Amino acid sequence: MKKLLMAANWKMYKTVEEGVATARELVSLLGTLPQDREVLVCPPFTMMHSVCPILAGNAGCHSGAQNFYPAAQGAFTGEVAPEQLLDLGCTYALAGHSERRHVLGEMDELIGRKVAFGLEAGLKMILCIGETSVERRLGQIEEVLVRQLESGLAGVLSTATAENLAVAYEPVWAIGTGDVAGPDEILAAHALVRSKLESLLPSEGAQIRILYGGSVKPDNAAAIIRLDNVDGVLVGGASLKADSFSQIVLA
Ligand SMILES: O=C(CO)COP(=O)(O)O
Repeated sequence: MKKLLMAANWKMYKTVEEGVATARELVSLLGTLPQDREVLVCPPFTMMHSVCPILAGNAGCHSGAQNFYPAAQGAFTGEVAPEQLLDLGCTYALAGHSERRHVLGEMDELIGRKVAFGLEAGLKMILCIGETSVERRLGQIEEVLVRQLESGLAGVLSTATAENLAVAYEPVWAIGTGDVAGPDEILAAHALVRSKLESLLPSEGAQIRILYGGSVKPDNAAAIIRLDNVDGVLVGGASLKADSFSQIVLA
């Protein structure tokens, strides 16, 4: 059975003390997870040493990195390697998040290298993709999503499985805006991603989880996860409070 992946991205928020308190409250609110879902929390690096063990202590809860550099080790000032993340008990990582693409200037080629290197190192990867509002207005949704999928997955076509890869569709215009994509918009984008995954990865594409992200809240999560080809959510703002994220997880 494909489990829903209910993921939190804490971005650049919280002190260690706040992160620990939120993680503790979250596992206590969640208790035993329903059989059909898994939880992932991606905290800032600064608190992973304290937060990862709290999540690992609850069955079905995992921790992930928001970013890493695709090299084993070396002179990469300010960067973090997959081995260093695995060492903390972190099992997942994001690549290609909209803020890394549009604020930090990451290009498709680097994102593809991260997906390939992360998988090779033993991390489970979540490739984030999504169009901007301008690209949507210009009718370029398909072109953008296909390009981001093809380049993001170029190095993993023989190694990616439904176990070690997920894709998050996060339309840039819906992130942090309260402007959640409508059901028809989500259905259309996820169907497109599914069909592209099936053609790129014929044996695994149907099973790879596709998450939706962008203004997911406790009051819209249930309707979103019921849509075809939606296998979970990636939540920013509403994941910062244990109470609201636990309502989303259990929606
Ligand atoms: O970027 C996101 C998750 O990665 C979504 O953020 P919001 O849920 O705050 O819109």
